[in-house]
Amino acid sequence: MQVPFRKMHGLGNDFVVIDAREMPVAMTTRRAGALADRRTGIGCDQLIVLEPSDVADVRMRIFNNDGGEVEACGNASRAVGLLLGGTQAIETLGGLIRSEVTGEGVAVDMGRPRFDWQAIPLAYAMDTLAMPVGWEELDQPTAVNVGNPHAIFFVPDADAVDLARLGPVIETDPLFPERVNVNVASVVGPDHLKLRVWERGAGLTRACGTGACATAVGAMRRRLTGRKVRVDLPGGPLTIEWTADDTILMTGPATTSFTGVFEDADYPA
Ligand SMILES: N[C@H](CCC[C@H](N)C(=O)O)C(=O)O
Repeated sequence: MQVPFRKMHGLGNDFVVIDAREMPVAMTTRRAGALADRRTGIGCDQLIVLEPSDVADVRMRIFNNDGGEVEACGNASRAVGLLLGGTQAIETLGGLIRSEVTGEGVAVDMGRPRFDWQAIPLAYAMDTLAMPVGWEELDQPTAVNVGNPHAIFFVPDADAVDLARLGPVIETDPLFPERVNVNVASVVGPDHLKLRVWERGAGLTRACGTGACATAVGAMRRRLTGRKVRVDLPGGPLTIEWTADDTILMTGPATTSFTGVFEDADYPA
């Protein structure tokens, strides 16, 4: 069976989007990993499958490059919001989010952040505002769950961190039973952050929407910034606001690169 897909990205964090609302497409770790492979598949950081939802306009399933299904993907939420247009309620494993196409791109209400150690999750009880742990020069992270788990390290110069080496070590540390997305951020000003991300299941990406949300909230909790910030990622900027009713509003671009089809028989489920 031929399966249509749309190749999209949010600031260079790229996706293969399959709209399976009319035509079910079985998705497994094996098939997702094969489709995401940048040499033998279509290639992407995350594979997105849209399905009917009983509780929202659409259900968005998110599979990392390694094939693992996860709870949230901020950049892909904007891509799906652009694809479907207008305002959408989107069901994810991490909860219900809402997108709206605006003049500035796509705004997504990513829901409420969680800070308790069991919500991150961590393997044992710990203060998540400044965790008493470290990996070489990266220490005292803050941890935030924005549907998915994030550890955030504030450093003098995010570009100076060897994230390709330290990222996978921290991602897979037993302190994080679900693994973790690793964020290194620098404070440029009271409304401006610089961020690089080693993503769980995907590695270094050009942008991470949930990472920008988690890092912004972490900075606000530590009183490093105000409640609305610009976050500069390698692929470009996002605007993040932690609103008065405790939800996180992310605004930024989403782009279609091309459309295509693949033969499902070429990618066994
Ligand atoms: N790697 C993330 C999922 C994708 C997040 C990122 N692409 C975003 O835009 O939020 C995780 O395993 O939780």
